[in-house]
Amino acid sequence: MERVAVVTGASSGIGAALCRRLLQEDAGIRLCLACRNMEKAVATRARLLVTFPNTQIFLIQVDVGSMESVLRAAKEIKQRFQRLDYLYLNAGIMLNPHIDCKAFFRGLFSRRAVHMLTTAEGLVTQEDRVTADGLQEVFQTNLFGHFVLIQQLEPLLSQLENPSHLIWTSSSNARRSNFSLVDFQHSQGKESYSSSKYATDLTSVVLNKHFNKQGLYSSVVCPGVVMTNMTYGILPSFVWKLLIPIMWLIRFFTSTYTMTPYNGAEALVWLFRQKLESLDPLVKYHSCISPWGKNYVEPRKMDLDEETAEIFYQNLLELERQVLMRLEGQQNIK
Ligand SMILES: NC(=O)C1=CN([C@@H]2O[C@H](COP(=O)(O)OP(=O)(O)OC[C@H]3O[C@@H](n4cnc5c(N)ncnc54)[C@H](OP(=O)(O)O)[C@@H]3O)[C@@H](O)[C@H]2O)C=CC1
Ligand SMILES: CC(C)=CCC[C@@H](C)[C@H]1CC[C@H]2C3=C(CC[C@]12C)[C@@]1(C)CCC(=O)[C@@H](C)[C@@H]1CC3
Repeated sequence: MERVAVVTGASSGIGAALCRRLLQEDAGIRLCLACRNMEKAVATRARLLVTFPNTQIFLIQVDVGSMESVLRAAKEIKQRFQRLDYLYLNAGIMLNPHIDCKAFFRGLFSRRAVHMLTTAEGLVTQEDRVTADGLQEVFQTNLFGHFVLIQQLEPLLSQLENPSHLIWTSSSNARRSNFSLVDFQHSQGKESYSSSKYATDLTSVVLNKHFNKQGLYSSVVCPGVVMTNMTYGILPSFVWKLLIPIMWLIRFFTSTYTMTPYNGAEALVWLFRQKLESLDPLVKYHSCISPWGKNYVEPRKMDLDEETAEIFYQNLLELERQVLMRLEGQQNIK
């Protein structure tokens, strides 16, 4: 029976490149693009079908920033597929990012210049807002919507005879100092993106602890710095184009300026090829590139502890319970 892979945020950037690369790896795979915008999803599928005319590409509409949409999509996936081998949790946002220019120039002439250019630590602040579900949008989109999707898909995912792999697109911008158990939605701070990605890393670790014995494995990836709609929201595309020669130079000092979505997807594709038992739940797999353009993957230990991960997991379960109850209440009134 053919393997099934679902990719969220598949309509652009790293997600779209990943889909193309998955079909190159295994043209027999049943690929499902889980996208918010169906017009973009149809266009992405059409582009893929030009290169892979005989493949099965399914579309599912999902807005991971909406509980109702996640529940509907999970139901549809369960109806359509009998197995789910790979679930790529890739959709993500950064809302109205601002670069701290002072910190940038100060950092550029310090010993931490390379670290700053690869992690953006202390460099980018963002805004956030509250969704119709009453949650912080960045937290809900980047983590919680995906968490609920996994919970809802558990019967498909936890099959001992047919193990599944969750693969999260995290970031090197994930920082312990930007995350707090007390305010895990990051409603008070200005680095909600970093907080949501740290929360992603914690979630992956704890899911491994609870579900490996049921045949469910989870890994996190950092695609590096990639030119996509997300980075075009930080600096306009013409500025990025002007920066290309500088970024080529930066590649001599750090391996994480992957720049293209194809290169950024390297670790996501590499995980597709790995034996589940060989993976380390405490590392993040980084897409890397040599100065000469050769792609490779580097595992790096994450800065987290399993106790915090467990407490956070209990908080997520409680939040899920509350949000589902509220939703049920609203539907009864209607
Ligand atoms: N670019 C980079 O340098 C890095 C990116 N990442 C991560 O990579 C992932 C992909 O981002 P990237 O390709 O760069 O950026 P893009 O903006 O190109 O892709 C993001 C994708 O997520 C989708 N998405 C956003 N919000 C939702 C939602 N509420 N429901 C469903 N889908 C949604 C978008 O859909 P739509 O088209 O409808 O907006 C889009 O397809 C993100 O998780 C990001 O955090 C991590 C490290 C570095
Ligand atoms: C490249 C040069 C010389 C200038 C660009 C400065 C910044 C715009 C740039 C430096 C580090 C970058 C970075 C990201 C965005 C753009 C920068 C801040 C990310 C935050 C993008 C999203 C991620 O998930 C991170 C892994 C990136 C970390 C580095």
